[in-house]
Amino acid sequence: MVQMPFKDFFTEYGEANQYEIKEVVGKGSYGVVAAAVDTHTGEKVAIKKINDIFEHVSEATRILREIKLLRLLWHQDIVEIKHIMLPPCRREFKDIYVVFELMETDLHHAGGFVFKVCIVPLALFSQLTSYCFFFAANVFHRDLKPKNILANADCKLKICDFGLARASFGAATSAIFWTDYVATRWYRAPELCGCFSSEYTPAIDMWSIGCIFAEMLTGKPLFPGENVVEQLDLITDLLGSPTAGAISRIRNEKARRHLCSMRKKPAIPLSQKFRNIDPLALCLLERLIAFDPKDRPSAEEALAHPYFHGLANVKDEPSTQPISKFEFEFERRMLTKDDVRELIYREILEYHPQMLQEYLRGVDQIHFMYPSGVDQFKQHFLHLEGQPGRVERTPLRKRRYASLPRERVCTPIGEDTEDSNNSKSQTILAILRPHLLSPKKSLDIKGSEDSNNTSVQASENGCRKSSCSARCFSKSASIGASKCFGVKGYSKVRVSTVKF
Ligand SMILES: Nc1ncnc2c1ncn2[C@@H]1O[C@H](COP(=O)(O)OP(=O)(O)OP(=O)(O)O)[C@@H](O)[C@H]1O
Repeated sequence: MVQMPFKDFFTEYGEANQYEIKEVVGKGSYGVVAAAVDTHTGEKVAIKKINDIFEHVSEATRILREIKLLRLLWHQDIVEIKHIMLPPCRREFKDIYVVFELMETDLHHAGGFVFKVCIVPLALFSQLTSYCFFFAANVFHRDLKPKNILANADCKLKICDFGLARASFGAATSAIFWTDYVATRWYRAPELCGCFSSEYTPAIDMWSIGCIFAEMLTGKPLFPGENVVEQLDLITDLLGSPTAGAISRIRNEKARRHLCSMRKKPAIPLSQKFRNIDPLALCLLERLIAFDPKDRPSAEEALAHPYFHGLANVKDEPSTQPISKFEFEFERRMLTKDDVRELIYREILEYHPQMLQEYLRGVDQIHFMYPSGVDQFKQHFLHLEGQPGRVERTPLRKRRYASLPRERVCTPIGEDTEDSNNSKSQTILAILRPHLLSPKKSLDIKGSEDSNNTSVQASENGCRKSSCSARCFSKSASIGASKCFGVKGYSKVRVSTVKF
C-alpha cells in the first residue's frame, strides 16, 4: 500500500482525517474517484470528489438527484453511498466528497471480460434484478453501459452513476426527462437515435442491458456507431429494416424519414453473427434488442426467460415502494445556486444525523467548520491527480497499482473483505471459483480482442461449456443466483445509518 505523504495527514480537524487516500481509481466528467481506507473501521472505500459543483445550477441539480437516488435506492446490486463528508461551511462550500463502497473495476475497464462466460447469466441476472428494483421504485437509470457497472472479482456487479437517472411520478414529468438526455450512443436505443422522444418507457434501459449482455458474451461492443446515423445503420444492419409500424412509432420526423429512405435490409440471424453462443442467450438477446420498444420484455419478463432457468427465484429478490414525489419536489421549481446548495447540504446531513436534528430545529452550525482537514484532503486529491501547478507536490512513494488495476479483478477469490462474513456468499464463491477467469486467461482474452475472430472464438468456446456448468451448479445446489451477490440484510428504503 502507498505510504501517506504527510506523517500527520488529516490529523488536525474534521472527518477527512478519517480516510487515508491510496490511489485514483477512476475519472468521470464530474470528478475523480480515489480508493481510500476508513481508518476507523479499516474498510476500503471509494471517495468521489466532485468539485465546483455549483458552477452550473443544472449540473448541481443533477448531483443532488444522483446522491438522493442512491440514498433512497438501497439494493445489493446498486453501489452504496456510505457517507458524504460534511462541507466546511454550509453557505459557501463548492466541492463535495462522497464515500462509496469500493469496487475493483468496471465492466468497461475490465475489457468486457471480467467473468468467464459461465458467469454471464449471473451477471445479467444481477442487472435485471436491479432493474426490477428501479422499476418498482419508478426510477429509470437512462445511462446503463459497461462503465457504469462496477465489478468485483467475486462476480458481484453493482450499478453506479445515477447522474442521468430520474424518478418518474406520472406522465407530467416524462417530457422533462428528455431535455438533458445525452446517454452514451453505443447503448442508446434506436428510438432515441437522432431524436428525443417525449414519451419515456423503461424499454430504453432494456435495450442498453441487451447491448451490455452482447458485450459480455463477445467481449466487443455490439453497435459501436461513430455518430447517430452510423448507429442506426449498425442497428439495422443486424436487425434488418424496421417494420412500417415500428417506424410510425418514432416521433422524430427526421429519424423516420431517414429510416424510410434506407435501402431494405434483411435481418441477420443472431446465431449466424454469434456462432457457438448458447442459443438461449441469443434468444433472450434478440428480445432485449428488439427494434420496436414495445417488443422488448420488461425486466421481470426477461428474468422469467429460460436462459435463467434454475438460477434463482425472482420472487426472492427484494422489492421496494415507489419513491415519494416529495423527495423530488425540487424538480418542479426553478432553483437558484443557493437553493441547490441548501438542498445538497440538507441531503448531506442525512449522513450526519445529529447535525440533521439540529438543522431541523433551526440551529445554525457555524461551530462545525474544519477547513484545515478539508484543505489537506483536497491537496492530496490534487496530488494524486497530478496537478502540480495547483498545489505544492509532496513526493508520494511508488504506487503498487496503476489506476483501475486490472490485477485486482483477479485477486484470489475468497479474499474479499467486504463479504467475508457472509457465509452463503462465500460458499457459492468457493463453488464458482473454478469458473472465474484467472489473471492469465483474462489477459489472453483481452489480448485477442483486436482480432475479431479469435476474440469471439475465445468467448464462444467458453460459453458453451461453462454456461451449462453454471446452470447445472445452480440447479444441483438449489441455490438462487441472487445469493451469489453478497446478500446483505437490507431494508426496503434505506434510512441513514451512518454515525456522525
Ligand atoms: N465505488 C467505486 N469503486 C471503484 N471505482 C469506482 C467507484 N465508483 C466509481 N468508480 C470508478 O470511477 C469511474 C467514474 O465514476 P462515475 O461514473 O461515478 O463518475 P461520473 O463523473 O459520474 O462519470 P460520467 O462521466 O460517466 O458521468 C467509474 O467508471 C469507475 O471506474
